[in-house]
Amino acid sequence: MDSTKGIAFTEEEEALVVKSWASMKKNAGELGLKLFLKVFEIAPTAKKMFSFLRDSDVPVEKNPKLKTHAMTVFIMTCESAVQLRKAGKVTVRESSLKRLGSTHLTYGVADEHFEVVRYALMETIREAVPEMWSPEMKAAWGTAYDQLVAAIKDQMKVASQAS
Ligand code: HEM
Repeated sequence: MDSTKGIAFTEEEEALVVKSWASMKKNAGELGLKLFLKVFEIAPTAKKMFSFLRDSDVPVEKNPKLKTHAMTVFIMTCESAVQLRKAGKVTVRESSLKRLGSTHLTYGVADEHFEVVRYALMETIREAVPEMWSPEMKAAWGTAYDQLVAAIKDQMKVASQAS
């Protein structure tokens, strides 16, 4: 299954993602946290999915594991943009993609969650680089995220059929 084949992602689109990421990178931890605080504001029940939030007395905004997940979302979306331009598809290592599929299936991540994170990601970037933000930049990050999520969802389907 591969719903991410043959996407035309231009050099300009890639450049928009890479340029804004270069400017956000130094604050990646803080921005990642902001991203997930937005997610939990919109969808408070999403907190329950994260085992390390459930089993911890540390306040959400101080949880290092949440920071790590949030940064991963950012970094992988940026990498997805680079790959889309080079290969026309998302090429996360097969084994990582498989694991991503089964983890997100196991923890009950649904379409709505991916939507909320998409919205919060756009808001976070818009607030982080207001001087660069444009409809084109939003579309470029949006495509990179959507294609990555499509690849994860394909693997979630594979994992659900295997169990
Ligand atoms: C582009 C989108 C996303 C990426 C790249 C991503 C990436 C990851 C990675 C790398 C892990 C670590 C485990 C593994 O490697 O399988 C993970 C775990 C997890 N992700 Fe995501 N994720 C994404 C979206 C989401 C969304 C939308 C949610 C729900 C709001 C979510 C919830 C979780 C949960 C609950 C875990 C397990 C955490 C635990 O150990 O308790 N993820 N994700």
